[in-house]
Amino acid sequence: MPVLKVQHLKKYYGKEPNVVRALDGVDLEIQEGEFVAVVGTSGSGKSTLLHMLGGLDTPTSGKVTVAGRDISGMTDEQLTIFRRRNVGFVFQNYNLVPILNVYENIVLPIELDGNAVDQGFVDSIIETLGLGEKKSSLPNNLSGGQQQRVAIARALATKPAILLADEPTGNLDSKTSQDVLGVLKMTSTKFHQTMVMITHNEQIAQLADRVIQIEDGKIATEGR
Ligand SMILES: Nc1ncnc2c1ncn2[C@@H]1O[C@H](COP(=O)(O)OP(=O)(O)OP(=O)(O)O)[C@@H](O)[C@H]1O
Repeated sequence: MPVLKVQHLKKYYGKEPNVVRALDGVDLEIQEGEFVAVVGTSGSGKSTLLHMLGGLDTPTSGKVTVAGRDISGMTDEQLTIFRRRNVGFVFQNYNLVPILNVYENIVLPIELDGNAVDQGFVDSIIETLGLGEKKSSLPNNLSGGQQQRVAIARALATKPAILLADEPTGNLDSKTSQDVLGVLKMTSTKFHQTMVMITHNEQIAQLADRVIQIEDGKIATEGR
């Protein structure tokens, strides 16, 4: 069963005659555990698609179903709760809380939702991501690659239905980028975590189970 299903998805901005068709009829299914890369030129609609998949914005028309739930018609309040429980986000700029240490950052979303921390699982993520020695460090004392590992750990810790990453290596040098991409791929396999990632990095094509190319708000090609 697909964990994510997109049907006839459209997102238009503005009004005629200046309407921007950011997404113009996207159909897509992603299976549980799949690692999907989204590529395309600037302005093609990649971020808009990711925002729709994660309930950060609502479509003009069409349907997005995540883990069996149609999120297209949800209110902002419903979407906030939905996101917290079902979606992990990794962005280019890490978004860590500077006054919390690594461990506190990782478990923050679990605690915000009032849930008990699955200690064994969180420890396994921390070890897998090579953060064992850094648990008590503050984000400012970590390298960019380490900070992004913390952001990935935080996104994995809630066991989200989908993990969405928007240019996760955009701020990193090429060696660190490769390292972080390797970590994403490895955790996707180890934790059977469904991931959708926007990237300009061509090496990702070799790592991903599937590469989706967006052009002018439509899927242009799809390849495995
Ligand atoms: N809030 C908005 N209001 C108006 N137009 C928008 C808005 N957000 C995006 N757009 C437009 O929608 C189109 C798709 O934008 P989107 O950010 O999804 O592209 P992208 O492929 O992610 O680009 P990039 O690689 O540069 O980040 C662009 O023409 C953009 O200008």
